[in-house]
Amino acid sequence: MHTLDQLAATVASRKGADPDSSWTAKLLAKGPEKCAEKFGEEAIEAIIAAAKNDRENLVYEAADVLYHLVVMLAARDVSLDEVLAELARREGTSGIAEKAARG
Ligand SMILES: N=c1c2ncn([C@@H]3O[C@H](COP(=O)(O)OP(=O)(O)OP(=O)(O)O)[C@@H](O)[C@H]3O)c2ncn1[C@@H]1O[C@H](COP(=O)(O)O)[C@@H](O)[C@H]1O
Repeated sequence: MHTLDQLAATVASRKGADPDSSWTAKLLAKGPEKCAEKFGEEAIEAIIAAAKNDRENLVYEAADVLYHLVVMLAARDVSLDEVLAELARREGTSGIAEKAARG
């Protein structure tokens, strides 16, 4: 199983789990808004690492971003598969062509 799929399955399994034994359960229990806020914080940390060209930290923060993205999606009952299907739909369409089609 792909690491991201495995992570999404683990995160889904944490819904309703004991917040004292699972960080994910603790985060989900705080609600979708808090999960979204946390994702934003982690994204900013990744942005700073990228802007500073801090390669090691960028890898670390990018992993945090992916984890918190999966948690934010789970908090709103959006599956990773739905997001991957949207990406697959876009495959082969250049962003330039897509933007031009939007007029
Ligand atoms: N990938 C992660 C993952 N990435 C980050 N984190 C946690 O997210 C938290 C980040 O929150 P904070 O930014 O507040 O913590 P911090 O970075 O120490 O704080 P600052 O100094 O940045 O303010 C940390 O406690 C990290 O341990 C994660 N917690 C869990 N996972 C995955 O989720 C699975 C299930 O985890 P549990 O739900 O805890 O069992 C794990 O097996 C992992 O695969």
